[in-house]
Amino acid sequence: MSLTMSDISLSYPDGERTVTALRNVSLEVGAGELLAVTGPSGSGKSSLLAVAAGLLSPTNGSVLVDDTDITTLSRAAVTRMRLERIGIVFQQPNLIPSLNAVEQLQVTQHMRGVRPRRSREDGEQLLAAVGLSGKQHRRPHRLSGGERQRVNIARALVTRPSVLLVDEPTAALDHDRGAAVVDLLLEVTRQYEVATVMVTHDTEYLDRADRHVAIRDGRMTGEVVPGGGVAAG
Ligand SMILES: Nc1ncnc2c1ncn2[C@@H]1O[C@H](COP(=O)(O)OP(=O)(O)OP(=O)(O)O)[C@@H](O)[C@H]1O
Repeated sequence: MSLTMSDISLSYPDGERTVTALRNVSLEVGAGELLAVTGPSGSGKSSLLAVAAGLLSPTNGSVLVDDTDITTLSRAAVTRMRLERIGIVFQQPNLIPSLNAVEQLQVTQHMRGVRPRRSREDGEQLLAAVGLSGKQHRRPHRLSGGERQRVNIARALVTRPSVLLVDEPTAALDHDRGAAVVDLLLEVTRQYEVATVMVTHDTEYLDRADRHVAIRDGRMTGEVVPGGGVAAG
Protein backbone atom coordinates (compact mmCIF):
# COMPACT_ATOMS: atom_id res chain seq x y z
CA MET A 1 0.00 0.00 0.00
CA SER A 2 1.74 3.11 -1.17
CA LEU A 3 1.53 6.37 -3.06
CA THR A 4 4.32 7.49 -5.37
CA MET A 5 4.04 10.79 -7.23
CA SER A 6 6.86 11.42 -9.67
CA ASP A 7 7.77 14.65 -11.40
CA ILE A 8 4.25 16.08 -11.24
CA SER A 9 3.51 19.34 -12.99
CA LEU A 10 0.08 20.88 -13.28
CA SER A 11 -1.11 23.95 -15.16
CA TYR A 12 -4.57 25.48 -15.15
CA PRO A 13 -5.83 27.36 -18.16
CA ASP A 14 -6.47 30.98 -17.18
CA GLY A 15 -7.90 32.92 -20.10
CA GLU A 16 -5.11 33.42 -22.62
CA ARG A 17 -2.46 32.29 -20.14
CA THR A 18 -1.88 29.27 -17.94
CA VAL A 19 -1.26 29.22 -14.20
CA THR A 20 1.34 26.68 -13.13
CA ALA A 21 0.23 25.24 -9.80
CA LEU A 22 2.74 22.37 -9.44
CA ARG A 23 6.29 22.13 -10.75
CA ASN A 24 8.14 18.82 -10.82
CA VAL A 25 6.81 17.60 -7.49
CA SER A 26 7.78 14.12 -6.34
CA LEU A 27 6.89 12.29 -3.15
CA GLU A 28 6.60 8.78 -1.84
CA VAL A 29 4.54 7.53 1.09
CA GLY A 30 4.59 3.96 2.31
CA ALA A 31 2.10 1.80 4.20
CA GLY A 32 1.56 2.96 7.76
CA GLU A 33 3.26 6.29 7.13
CA LEU A 34 1.91 9.83 7.58
CA LEU A 35 3.40 12.58 5.43
CA ALA A 36 2.40 16.18 6.13
CA VAL A 37 2.53 18.72 3.32
CA THR A 38 2.56 22.31 4.38
CA GLY A 39 2.67 25.61 2.54
CA PRO A 40 1.07 29.04 2.40
CA SER A 41 -2.20 29.84 0.68
CA GLY A 42 -1.93 29.38 -3.09
CA SER A 43 1.22 27.23 -2.87
CA GLY A 44 -0.40 24.23 -4.56
CA LYS A 45 -1.52 22.00 -1.68
CA SER A 46 -5.09 21.43 -2.87
CA SER A 47 -3.83 20.91 -6.41
CA LEU A 48 -1.45 18.23 -5.16
CA LEU A 49 -4.24 16.40 -3.35
CA ALA A 50 -6.54 16.66 -6.37
CA VAL A 51 -3.88 15.08 -8.57
CA ALA A 52 -3.18 12.34 -5.98
CA ALA A 53 -6.92 11.60 -5.88
CA GLY A 54 -7.17 11.41 -9.67
CA LEU A 55 -9.59 14.35 -9.66
CA LEU A 56 -7.21 16.31 -11.89
CA SER A 57 -4.84 14.96 -14.54
CA PRO A 58 -1.35 16.37 -14.23
CA THR A 59 0.27 18.06 -17.21
CA ASN A 60 3.26 15.82 -16.60
CA GLY A 61 4.27 12.99 -14.28
CA SER A 62 2.89 9.79 -12.82
CA VAL A 63 0.81 8.88 -9.75
CA LEU A 64 1.22 5.32 -8.57
CA VAL A 65 -1.38 3.98 -6.18
CA ASP A 66 0.20 0.67 -5.22
CA ASP A 67 1.36 -0.48 -8.66
CA THR A 68 -1.22 1.33 -10.79
CA ASP A 69 -0.43 4.60 -12.53
CA ILE A 70 -3.79 6.36 -12.23
CA THR A 71 -2.78 9.02 -14.78
CA THR A 72 -3.02 6.39 -17.52
CA LEU A 73 -6.51 5.12 -16.58
CA SER A 74 -9.84 6.00 -18.16
CA ARG A 75 -12.11 8.33 -16.21
CA ALA A 76 -14.34 5.40 -15.21
CA ALA A 77 -11.37 3.37 -14.01
CA VAL A 78 -10.06 6.30 -11.94
CA THR A 79 -13.49 6.72 -10.36
CA ARG A 80 -13.49 3.01 -9.47
CA MET A 81 -9.98 3.34 -8.07
CA ARG A 82 -11.10 6.28 -5.97
CA LEU A 83 -14.01 4.30 -4.61
CA GLU A 84 -11.92 1.25 -3.76
CA ARG A 85 -8.35 2.32 -3.01
CA ILE A 86 -8.27 6.03 -2.20
CA GLY A 87 -9.86 7.48 0.93
CA ILE A 88 -10.41 11.23 0.97
CA VAL A 89 -11.02 13.36 4.05
CA PHE A 90 -12.23 16.74 2.92
CA GLN A 91 -11.87 19.79 5.12
CA GLN A 92 -15.63 20.02 5.60
CA PRO A 93 -17.07 16.67 6.68
CA ASN A 94 -20.11 17.06 4.38
CA LEU A 95 -22.08 14.58 6.40
CA ILE A 96 -25.67 13.91 5.42
CA PRO A 97 -27.87 15.62 8.07
CA SER A 98 -30.56 12.91 8.16
CA LEU A 99 -28.20 9.97 8.65
CA ASN A 100 -26.60 8.83 11.88
CA ALA A 101 -22.86 8.18 12.16
CA VAL A 102 -22.93 4.53 11.17
CA GLU A 103 -25.30 5.20 8.28
CA GLN A 104 -22.86 7.81 6.93
CA LEU A 105 -20.35 4.99 6.60
CA GLN A 106 -22.88 2.60 5.11
CA VAL A 107 -23.60 4.88 2.14
CA THR A 108 -20.24 4.14 0.53
CA GLN A 109 -20.55 0.45 1.28
CA HIS A 110 -24.02 0.40 -0.26
CA MET A 111 -22.57 1.85 -3.49
CA ARG A 112 -20.05 -1.01 -3.48
CA GLY A 113 -22.77 -3.62 -3.04
CA VAL A 114 -21.91 -4.56 0.56
CA ARG A 115 -24.88 -5.98 2.44
CA PRO A 116 -26.39 -3.67 5.11
CA ARG A 117 -25.79 -6.02 8.01
CA ARG A 118 -22.13 -6.42 7.20
CA SER A 119 -21.61 -2.73 6.55
CA ARG A 120 -23.35 -1.87 9.83
CA GLU A 121 -21.14 -4.19 11.87
CA ASP A 122 -18.02 -2.97 10.12
CA GLY A 123 -19.11 0.67 10.46
CA GLU A 124 -19.66 0.26 14.19
CA GLN A 125 -16.18 -1.23 14.55
CA LEU A 126 -14.60 1.61 12.60
CA LEU A 127 -16.45 4.23 14.63
CA ALA A 128 -15.20 2.57 17.80
CA ALA A 129 -11.67 2.69 16.37
CA VAL A 130 -11.94 6.46 15.95
CA GLY A 131 -13.21 6.92 19.50
CA LEU A 132 -16.94 7.15 18.85
CA SER A 133 -18.20 4.10 20.73
CA GLY A 134 -21.67 4.81 21.98
CA LYS A 135 -22.18 7.65 19.49
CA GLN A 136 -22.76 5.53 16.41
CA HIS A 137 -26.44 6.38 16.30
CA ARG A 138 -26.14 10.14 16.61
CA ARG A 139 -26.90 12.36 13.70
CA PRO A 140 -24.38 15.11 12.79
CA HIS A 141 -26.17 17.90 14.68
CA ARG A 142 -25.68 15.93 17.90
CA LEU A 143 -21.93 15.54 17.37
CA SER A 144 -19.22 18.12 18.08
CA GLY A 145 -16.97 19.49 15.29
CA GLY A 146 -14.15 17.15 16.34
CA GLU A 147 -16.52 14.18 16.45
CA ARG A 148 -17.84 14.98 12.99
CA GLN A 149 -14.26 15.06 11.75
CA ARG A 150 -13.80 11.58 13.28
CA VAL A 151 -16.84 10.28 11.38
CA ASN A 152 -15.32 11.85 8.27
CA ILE A 153 -12.05 9.94 8.85
CA ALA A 154 -13.85 6.66 9.58
CA ARG A 155 -15.90 7.09 6.40
CA ALA A 156 -12.74 7.48 4.33
CA LEU A 157 -11.48 4.17 5.72
CA VAL A 158 -14.54 1.97 5.06
CA THR A 159 -13.11 0.58 1.85
CA ARG A 160 -9.77 -0.14 3.57
CA PRO A 161 -8.00 2.07 1.03
CA SER A 162 -4.28 1.99 0.23
CA VAL A 163 -4.02 5.75 0.28
CA LEU A 164 -5.64 8.30 2.61
CA LEU A 165 -5.67 11.93 1.47
CA VAL A 166 -6.53 14.49 4.11
CA ASP A 167 -7.24 18.16 3.41
CA GLU A 168 -6.73 20.64 6.27
CA PRO A 169 -8.22 18.39 8.97
CA THR A 170 -7.56 20.85 11.79
CA ALA A 171 -8.76 24.03 10.11
CA ALA A 172 -11.99 24.38 12.05
CA LEU A 173 -10.71 23.04 15.38
CA ASP A 174 -9.03 24.59 18.42
CA HIS A 175 -5.48 23.48 19.30
CA ASP A 176 -6.30 20.52 21.54
CA ARG A 177 -8.98 19.13 19.24
CA GLY A 178 -6.70 19.69 16.25
CA ALA A 179 -3.85 17.83 17.94
CA ALA A 180 -6.23 14.98 18.83
CA VAL A 181 -7.36 14.67 15.20
CA VAL A 182 -3.76 14.52 13.93
CA ASP A 183 -2.95 11.90 16.58
CA LEU A 184 -5.97 9.91 15.44
CA LEU A 185 -4.82 10.13 11.83
CA LEU A 186 -1.45 8.77 12.86
CA GLU A 187 -3.13 5.97 14.80
CA VAL A 188 -5.40 4.87 11.93
CA THR A 189 -2.52 5.22 9.47
CA ARG A 190 -0.63 2.60 11.50
CA GLN A 191 -3.63 0.41 12.30
CA TYR A 192 -4.96 0.22 8.73
CA GLU A 193 -1.50 0.38 7.12
CA VAL A 194 -2.59 3.14 4.83
CA ALA A 195 -0.25 5.63 3.08
CA THR A 196 -1.49 9.00 4.37
CA VAL A 197 -0.89 12.49 3.01
CA MET A 198 -2.16 15.33 5.17
CA VAL A 199 -2.18 18.80 3.68
CA THR A 200 -2.16 21.70 6.10
CA HIS A 201 -1.21 25.35 6.35
CA ASP A 202 -0.99 24.82 10.09
CA THR A 203 2.63 24.26 11.14
CA GLU A 204 1.94 23.50 14.77
CA TYR A 205 1.15 19.82 14.31
CA LEU A 206 3.93 18.96 11.86
CA ASP A 207 6.12 17.22 14.41
CA ARG A 208 3.43 14.63 14.94
CA ALA A 209 3.79 13.41 11.33
CA ASP A 210 6.43 10.86 10.33
CA ARG A 211 7.86 13.29 7.77
CA HIS A 212 6.89 16.62 6.40
CA VAL A 213 7.56 18.50 3.21
CA ALA A 214 7.02 22.14 2.42
CA ILE A 215 5.58 23.43 -0.81
CA ARG A 216 5.93 26.98 -2.10
CA ASP A 217 4.88 28.34 -5.48
CA GLY A 218 4.19 24.79 -6.61
CA ARG A 219 7.68 23.53 -5.76
CA MET A 220 8.71 21.16 -3.03
CA THR A 221 11.29 22.92 -0.92
CA GLY A 222 12.73 20.18 1.25
CA GLU A 223 11.79 17.35 3.51
CA VAL A 224 12.04 17.18 7.26
CA VAL A 225 12.26 13.98 9.21
CA PRO A 226 11.62 14.69 12.91
CA GLY A 227 14.93 14.43 14.74
CA GLY A 228 16.69 13.70 11.47
CA GLY A 229 17.20 17.17 10.01
CA VAL A 230 16.49 18.16 6.44
CA ALA A 231 16.64 15.69 3.59
CA ALA A 232 17.04 16.64 -0.06
CA GLY A 233 13.95 18.21 -1.61
N1 LIG B 1 -9.24 26.12 -11.20
C1 LIG B 1 -8.18 26.94 -11.22
N2 LIG B 1 -7.96 27.75 -12.29
C2 LIG B 1 -6.89 28.58 -12.34
N3 LIG B 1 -5.97 28.65 -11.34
C3 LIG B 1 -6.14 27.88 -10.25
C4 LIG B 1 -7.25 27.00 -10.13
N4 LIG B 1 -7.16 26.36 -8.93
C5 LIG B 1 -6.04 26.83 -8.34
N5 LIG B 1 -5.43 27.75 -9.13
C6 LIG B 1 -4.16 28.45 -8.82
O1 LIG B 1 -3.15 27.47 -8.62
C7 LIG B 1 -2.29 27.85 -7.54
C8 LIG B 1 -2.32 26.78 -6.44
O2 LIG B 1 -3.62 26.74 -5.87
P1 LIG B 1 -4.04 25.68 -4.74
O3 LIG B 1 -5.51 25.82 -4.52
O4 LIG B 1 -3.53 24.34 -5.09
O5 LIG B 1 -3.24 26.24 -3.46
P2 LIG B 1 -3.40 25.89 -1.91
O6 LIG B 1 -2.00 25.80 -1.36
O7 LIG B 1 -4.27 24.73 -1.72
O8 LIG B 1 -4.10 27.20 -1.33
P3 LIG B 1 -5.10 27.34 -0.04
O9 LIG B 1 -4.27 27.00 1.17
O10 LIG B 1 -5.46 28.80 -0.10
O11 LIG B 1 -6.26 26.44 -0.26
C9 LIG B 1 -2.76 29.22 -7.07
O12 LIG B 1 -1.99 30.19 -7.77
C10 LIG B 1 -4.21 29.27 -7.54
O13 LIG B 1 -4.61 30.60 -7.79
